[in-house]
Amino acid sequence: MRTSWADSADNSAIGSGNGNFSAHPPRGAYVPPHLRNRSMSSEAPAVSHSPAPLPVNDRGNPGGAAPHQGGGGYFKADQGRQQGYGSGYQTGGGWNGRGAGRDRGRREVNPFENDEADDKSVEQEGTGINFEAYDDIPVETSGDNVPPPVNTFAEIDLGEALNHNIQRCKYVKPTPVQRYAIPISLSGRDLMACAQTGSGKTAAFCFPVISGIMREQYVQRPRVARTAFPLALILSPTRELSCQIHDEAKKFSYQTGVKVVVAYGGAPITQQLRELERGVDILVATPGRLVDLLERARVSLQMIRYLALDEADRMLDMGFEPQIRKIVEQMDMPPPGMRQTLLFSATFPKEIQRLASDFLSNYVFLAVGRVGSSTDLIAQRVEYVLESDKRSHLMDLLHAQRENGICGKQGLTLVFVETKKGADALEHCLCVNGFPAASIHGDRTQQERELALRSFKTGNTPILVATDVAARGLDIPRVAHVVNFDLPNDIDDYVHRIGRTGRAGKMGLATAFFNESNLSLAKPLADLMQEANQEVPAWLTRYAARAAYSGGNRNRRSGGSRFGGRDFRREGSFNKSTDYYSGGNGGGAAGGYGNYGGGGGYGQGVTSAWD
Ligand SMILES: Nc1ncnc2c1ncn2[C@@H]1O[C@H](COP(=O)(O)OP(=O)(O)OP(=O)(O)O)[C@@H](O)[C@H]1O
Repeated sequence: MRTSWADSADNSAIGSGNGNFSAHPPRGAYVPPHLRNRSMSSEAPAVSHSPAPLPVNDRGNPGGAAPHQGGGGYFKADQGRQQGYGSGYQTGGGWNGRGAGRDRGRREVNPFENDEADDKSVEQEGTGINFEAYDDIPVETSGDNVPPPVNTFAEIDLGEALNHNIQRCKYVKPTPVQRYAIPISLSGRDLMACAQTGSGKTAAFCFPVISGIMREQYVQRPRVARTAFPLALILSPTRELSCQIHDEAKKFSYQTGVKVVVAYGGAPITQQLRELERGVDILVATPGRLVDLLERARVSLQMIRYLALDEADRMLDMGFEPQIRKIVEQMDMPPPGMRQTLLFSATFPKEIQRLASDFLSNYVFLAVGRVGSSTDLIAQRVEYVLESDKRSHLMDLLHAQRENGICGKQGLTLVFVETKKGADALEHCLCVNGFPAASIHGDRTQQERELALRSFKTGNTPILVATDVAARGLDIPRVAHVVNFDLPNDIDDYVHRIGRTGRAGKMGLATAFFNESNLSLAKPLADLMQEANQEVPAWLTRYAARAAYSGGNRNRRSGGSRFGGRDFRREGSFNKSTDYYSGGNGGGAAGGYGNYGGGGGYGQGVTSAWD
């Protein structure tokens, strides 16, 4: 039975290539059901590490493009580098003819259709990214032979179809993380990238993956009934974030022939299975649902060329690490060196970097700092509020906001609380007091979660009360105010929470309610605010001094830093003889960054229930 595009592809080359990664599984390794009772070596398809030439079939090349010629071929000739595949791209229908090869009869939905309507209906807040503010952004790269950054999308030959989609997204220039991360990824290197919230990391990992798959024409995939063989896997910690990445990736890959599918928990699996059967190149997933699909043998990872972990530090913390290890190390995914691995987050504690290095091979570490403090986009306020006064204080804020707006404009307000019960109670309290609010947390059904988010995004309920399930990654352009009703225990969680505002060049406001129960956060919070040139109240400085004196600060970011993380390899313990700091590759790396304090243990928030 022909069940998918992947299955329908000619598999004559299976096993005939260099298939050198897949000899036998290590002793005790998990063998997915569809591979049991088979000889691994005879079943393994030809997989070569990108950017080595990949198998092409004999159907010719409808786009007339020169096949990809190996490493270094991604830049245009005027970059003094080998001409890549540029002239061969065609828009519409896919340069590599992939679109015609599967999913026959299904018209590709135009993901930009709604954007045009939104442009007209939603008030445009600001002019988008203020790229001038990025000129003095601190950037550090470390690793061997780091490819240089680019200044424009035109310098990188991503392919015409993808370039067209970049224009449709109205991205005129790459953001700093994109300037560095895209050339590094296109050169085939593994990457650990740390860049501030809202700075365009999604595109930074999606563009090279999509472009790479466009280049890899006609990759032969095994023919195993009802098993999908994606070429790329993007994992994220929450269902909502996976959906958002899927939506973005669909836009970027429109009319490229690259097929993106999402799989996440809490939603009926049958629909997701049907999508997978229709063919998948890029699978965006939450870990729990992916493990389910792998155990049912409905997905195999043996063809994976690209693995991207968004919010990678969260994915490797104690809540998720076992699942991630199972997916990456104990199933049938090619090992590091045989796949390309891209890890992205706004924060990268050293102990997580150490864990993450198991998944990487000769990687580049990229740290893009916050923009110069005078142009920081998020105004941070901290107020001393007793537990018993929090509700009335919040309502006072909301009243004032209703009268005067936030920075003169009406926008959405996201309120973070610690517990699910607390979220329900606060939502109820706000609603009965005349403030239309919704809430989102892990005890809500997926349908309720999606409804709440939609109602918030459209402004029907301009207040969303949330637990940390909404802290990472969500890109909601009109969030003008983030209130930390309950502060988190971990300063990195604070960084991600406030990052829901002030995105992509827009201004935002973050207000935190602080009291005695937040003592451990006093010093890192005061440090963080100071670095961002925010006004630190004298009482907070006193609490910070007290916390430091009593040794109560177990937060990782105990030292100041304009980065959310710095390469742990630069701390003498890792390969002392190598100078990993390349510094001068045009990034304008500024001096004087404070030490990234190793600090105490990593926060133990168990979050695996998120997906
Ligand atoms: N080059 C660009 N030009 C203009 N806008 C961009 C560009 N790149 C990304 N954006 C927009 O910036 C916003 C933030 O991007 P994205 O969600 O990828 O940020 P992020 O770095 O992943 O944030 P977080 O750390 O919170 O997950 C999105 O609305 C995206 O469309």
